[in-house]
Amino acid sequence: MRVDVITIFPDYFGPLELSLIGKARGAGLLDLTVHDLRKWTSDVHRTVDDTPYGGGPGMVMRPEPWGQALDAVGAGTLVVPSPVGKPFTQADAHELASLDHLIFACGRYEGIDQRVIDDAAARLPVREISLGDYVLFGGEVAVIVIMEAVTRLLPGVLGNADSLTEESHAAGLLEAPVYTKPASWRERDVPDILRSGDHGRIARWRRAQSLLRTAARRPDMLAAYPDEFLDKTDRKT
Ligand SMILES: COc1cccc(COC(=O)c2cn[nH]c2)c1
Repeated sequence: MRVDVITIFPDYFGPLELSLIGKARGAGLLDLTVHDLRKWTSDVHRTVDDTPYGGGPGMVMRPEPWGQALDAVGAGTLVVPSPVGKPFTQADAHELASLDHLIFACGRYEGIDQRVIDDAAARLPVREISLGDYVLFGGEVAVIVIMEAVTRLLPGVLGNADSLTEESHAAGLLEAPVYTKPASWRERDVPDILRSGDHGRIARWRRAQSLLRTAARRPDMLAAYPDEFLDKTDRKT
């Protein structure tokens, strides 16, 4: 997978070397290039923003540098983290992981001139993605989050592929609690069932824990849970 990131803070992406993403790059699974948006400015001050038409607080990112930057990185799916985007889900992560070329645009200030998005959408798939109902200073940290969610899904990146199927949001339920040694810690014991070796019962216990946890913390997920996995009596409306 080829990934281009366009930002006015390229140094934000140094840490990507350290994490799994560094390994993915080393394994040739990911070809990441970070571009400084100011490379496409032409004034002595390398200006990337200006005051908003229609008034209002803050500044807006100018279209010219973005237009040239997006022309330069070629054809790919443009991903713009934004407070006005579509909520990001694990399904979206899987979709992005299946693509050949991702282009991440890191917005700052009050946003990017809308014409940049509209112009790009005339020749590229564009996805405005929200990570949640809050506002960040800019898209850089959101890109790091999306990159991690996507990269770990690339074949060969995660050692244990099974963890992809077991994890939360994969099966539509939250994951059951996990335990490791020691069996007793600060007077708290690991549930006996997990040490029974009875893998059928363990699987049922984990399923029950997942359903209880999801019902308690994420009833929205349970409401979306396919009927086929619950018999009619289970669904208390
Ligand atoms: C595109 O223009 C802007 C402007 C300002 C900040 C950002 C970064 O995204 C977020 O703040 C965000 C993403 N999900 N939830 C919040 C983008």
